[in-house]
Amino acid sequence: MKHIQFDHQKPLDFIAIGRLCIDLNANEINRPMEETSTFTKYVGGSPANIAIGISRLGKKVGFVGKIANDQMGRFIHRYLEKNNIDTSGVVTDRTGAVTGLAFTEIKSPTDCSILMYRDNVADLKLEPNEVSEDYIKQAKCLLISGTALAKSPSREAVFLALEYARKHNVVVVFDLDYRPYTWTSSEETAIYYNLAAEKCDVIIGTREEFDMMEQFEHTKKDDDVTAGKWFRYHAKIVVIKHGQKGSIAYTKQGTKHQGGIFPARIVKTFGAGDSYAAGFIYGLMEGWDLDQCMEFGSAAAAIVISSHSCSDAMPTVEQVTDYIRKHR
Ligand SMILES: Nc1ncnc2c1ncn2[C@@H]1O[C@H](COP(=O)(O)OP(=O)(O)O)[C@@H](O)[C@H]1O
Ligand SMILES: O=C(O)C[C@@H](O)[C@H](O)C(=O)COP(=O)(O)O
Repeated sequence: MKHIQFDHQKPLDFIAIGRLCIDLNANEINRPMEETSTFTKYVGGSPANIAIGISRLGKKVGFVGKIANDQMGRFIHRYLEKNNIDTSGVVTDRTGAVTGLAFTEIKSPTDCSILMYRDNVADLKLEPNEVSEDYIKQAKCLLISGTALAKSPSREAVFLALEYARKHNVVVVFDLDYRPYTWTSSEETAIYYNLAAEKCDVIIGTREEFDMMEQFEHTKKDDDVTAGKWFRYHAKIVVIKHGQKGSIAYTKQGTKHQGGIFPARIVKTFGAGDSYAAGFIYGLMEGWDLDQCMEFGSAAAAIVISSHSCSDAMPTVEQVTDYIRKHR
């Protein structure tokens, strides 16, 4: 049964909108950051990671975002191009804004945290007039990620992209990607997240992220209840992620799918969600059933958490297929 329909006439498979940042991942792992002196630089930012993941899987991908007018911005731009991502929707800031940095601390394979530097970041300066309707309408699928809603003008730019996508039959996927440090209050966060989610076809988030969105509701924090709510709006698929307990996907038609996990030699836990999203969305675009999409996403996640980076470790179709064959 097809749960979601992509318009296969469109020339671009996938566009992500939102942040293009830098990850600085600790080289000396299994210790606190105070004792780490060297880091490796990678392109980062959840939507960037997902776009890179989907491009590695062979899809035609573009990006809409804003980079700083400096060495970091140029590094990101080159990396996207090297990964066959169309950068015609990527604009350069002219106000002196900087690139967001995420320093990652890897205390143990399961105890990881991220220290973000996000003052005056270029990604949140994307203006509505820098989002092209002609560009958005060329894509089969648009990914928005919650962090881009944290501040104006990026917030309005994303809502406009959403409007264009809806107008031109572009499937919209919302990866909740809730990063509290970017927001001023959790109430403000919930209000904008709910407004955006009402317009999306596919919603992917962790249980904790959905809990944040449901803070004004007096319903039980329960996966069935959460999914049911979004099917009363525009959603056709809702995916709720539960870390190492796997994930659960619901469809508007009433089916419910339990996703497991693959064994991993975990280096760090971050990157799981982004690689899972890349694999899952790829599967949807291939027209697979949801169990297969979830299996593919989980295997991609196991590969990425077994590696040092997020973006650079995004696997190819062959790598994921091999992983599934070896570990099923
Ligand atoms: N410890 C783990 N071992 C294997 N797979 C994992 C592990 N943690 C997460 N995953 C995979 O990654 C997916 C997303 O992880 P999760 O932690 O829920 O998302 P996020 O990184 O966004 O918080 C899970 O559904 C699972 O398939
Ligand atoms: O999203 C960011 O700004 C940082 C990411 O690049 C980072 O590596 C990460 O946290 C990945 O997030 P996850 O996939 O949700 O674990």
